[in-house]
Amino acid sequence: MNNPACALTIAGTDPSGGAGIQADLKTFQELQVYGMSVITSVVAQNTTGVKSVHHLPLDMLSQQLEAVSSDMPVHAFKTGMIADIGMMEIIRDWIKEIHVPYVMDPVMIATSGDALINENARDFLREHLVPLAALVTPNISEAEDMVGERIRSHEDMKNAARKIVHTLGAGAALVKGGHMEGQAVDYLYDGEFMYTYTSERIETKNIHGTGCTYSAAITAFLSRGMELPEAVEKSKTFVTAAIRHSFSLGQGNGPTNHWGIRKEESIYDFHDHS
Ligand SMILES: Nc1ncnc2c1ncn2[C@@H]1O[C@H](COP(=O)(O)OP(=O)(O)O)[C@@H](O)[C@H]1O
Ligand SMILES: Cc1ncc(COP(=O)(O)O)c(N)n1
Repeated sequence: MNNPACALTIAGTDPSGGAGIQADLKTFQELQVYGMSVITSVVAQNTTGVKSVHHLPLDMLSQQLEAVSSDMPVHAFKTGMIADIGMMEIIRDWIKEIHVPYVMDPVMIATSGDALINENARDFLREHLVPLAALVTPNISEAEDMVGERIRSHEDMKNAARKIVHTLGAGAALVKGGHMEGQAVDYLYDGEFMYTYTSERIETKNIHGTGCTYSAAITAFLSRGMELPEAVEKSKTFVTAAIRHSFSLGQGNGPTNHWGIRKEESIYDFHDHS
């Protein structure tokens, strides 16, 4: 068998298995790329919310990054929860040495409403990490935070995507409409074209980990060499199925189903791209 595409996630943990590193690795596995992970923070959380957070010492973060990249190929990587400026500086310096697609999920607040990033780290993220990203994937409130404007309409979403690219310097922006009314519409802007991805809205409270799963799927497809618009299209199909077949596990917002897509075979033509 040929060596697989290799994808890395740099993120926080979720011991209940729905979000964070755990969601990312499940997604990589489901999409048949070799998954690797560097942990930023250990988070005691479940479907009802975050109980406590332990940030790993900075030299432990550096050593994990070094252990992976001194030994393994990385064909694409994503970042999720990066809680503070110290961690961001280390990750920024590491990114500057590695020239493969970088997908940033600018994780700020969990579905439960708990903050996952220090207030003062948001500016650093915007100024120093966004310009290094091939793609940034904010939800509505994260996009509002990034561009400093309220988002009330689809036109506002598209304008925010343009601003994240032209003003903040990202390669592309995917503004996600999961928290808007009506159909679940996401806009991808790559500096030239505006792409629209639409799915029906699924009536469920089980949306723990949707953003993590979506950005991990995009990273997986990019690691296989797929172009960005197609990687997002396939990932949208993947995350929609994961929400449609999500589990009512736990007492809060249940997790998405990482193999839900197997019930809706269409996505598996991705095998042709490897
Ligand atoms: N109830 C839903 N039905 C269908 N798609 C949804 C639903 N909620 C979110 N999505 C989709 O899931 C993905 C994650 O979006 P969103 O929920 O906005 O991000 P986050 O998880 O970061 O808050 C997007 O493609 C969004 O359109
Ligand atoms: C460690 C970690 N990272 C990210 C999220 C966001 O999850 P969601 O995708 O539900 O917004 C989370 N709850 N925990």
